[in-house]
Amino acid sequence: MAGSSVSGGGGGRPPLFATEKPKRVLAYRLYAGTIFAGILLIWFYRATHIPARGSSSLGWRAGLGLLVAELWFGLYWVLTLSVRWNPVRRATFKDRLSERYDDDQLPGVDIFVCTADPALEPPMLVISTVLSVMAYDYPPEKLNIYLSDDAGSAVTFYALHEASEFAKHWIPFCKNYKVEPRSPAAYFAKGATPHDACSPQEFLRMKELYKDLTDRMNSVVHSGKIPEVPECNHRGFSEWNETITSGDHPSVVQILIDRNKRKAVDVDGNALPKLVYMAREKRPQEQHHFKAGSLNALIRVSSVISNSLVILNVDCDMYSNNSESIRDALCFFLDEEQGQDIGFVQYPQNFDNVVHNDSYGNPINVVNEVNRKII
Ligand SMILES: O=c1ccn([C@@H]2O[C@H](COP(=O)(O)OP(=O)(O)O[C@H]3O[C@H](CO)[C@@H](O)[C@H](O)[C@H]3O)[C@@H](O)[C@H]2O)c(=O)[nH]1
Ligand SMILES: [Mn+2]
Repeated sequence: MAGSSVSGGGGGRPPLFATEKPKRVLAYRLYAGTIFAGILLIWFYRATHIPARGSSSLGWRAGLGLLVAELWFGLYWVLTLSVRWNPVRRATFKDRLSERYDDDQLPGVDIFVCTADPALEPPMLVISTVLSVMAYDYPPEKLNIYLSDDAGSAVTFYALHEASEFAKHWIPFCKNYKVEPRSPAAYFAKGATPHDACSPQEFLRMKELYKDLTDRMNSVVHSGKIPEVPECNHRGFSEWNETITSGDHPSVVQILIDRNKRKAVDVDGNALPKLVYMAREKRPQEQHHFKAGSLNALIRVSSVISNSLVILNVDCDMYSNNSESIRDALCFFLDEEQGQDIGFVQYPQNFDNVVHNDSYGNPINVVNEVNRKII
């Protein structure tokens, strides 16, 4: 373990996580200090080079705009300097968690995925995120996945229904071959090759199933019509009629995978996580409070259906890129000494839906590789 560590634990047991000082604090301080010095120099330059009164009004306005931007950036840097100055790292001990808790002793986890607009957030992307969280390395009997669809879209419901079937193949594939990331869209987009012990035939079979699903979804998204095939006889589809719009619809709650039903197993015969579709009621005259409103409704609905101790929330465009995230979070929540003081664990976001050549620097590599590593 690097540097000095302030740890959790308790009752003579080793802690489930440690808070460590990273080794290269001086390098980080130098990095933070040079940027701060640069900011001071810019402010000094601005203070000593105020455009003369007589200069063009465009020059004045541009100068003022730059000054405001630089002041804001500088202020932001100063506010966040505190964490850069005294950086810490958190390390979890998932092996100790597994030693201390059998699968049936682990707490239930309710996972909330939010979506709001099938045009901006394509259903294929939404279900890839749902599949990534269904495939967490966690006992499926303890997992309950809720998709909140603020648009109340039949196409999104159809997509989730398709995902509930695809999951029967995808989850065992991920678990048997330790696939990462577990979002099929991200996995196949990265030009994945067969994993250890996964025969090329098995890999190609999965890829083919995924392609079939994508083709089916594309044609439904394109036509906007749900196919009239026996698979779509789920009673949930009867909730929709011509009067329903994204901004004006009644509430819909449908349990698509229910552990109490015998068919809720994957192709290997293992249990599947519970899967729930939810669209809260929306009316044009009533404020819906965006994502916060949907989380509120999710808490109410999940408290009746599964009421788990732990809640995990992801946006529909933020798939899970680490199948052990739940176990990581539990190391904080279940630590005997410090767990009681921890109510919230946040993971950093990584972006990979970037434009060609990443002109906008969206993957925020510096933040992830330098700043966040040490927070
Ligand atoms: O009426 C709404 C509007 C949005 N959302 C969902 O809220 C999430 C975030 O919305 P988005 O438009 O994608 O915002 P971003 O700027 O991409 O998200 C960042 O900023 C949001 C708040 O500003 C945070 O809630 C997000 O977690 C964070 O990733 C998405 O899953 C949406 O589907 C709803 O559920 N209902
Ligand atoms: Mn988003």
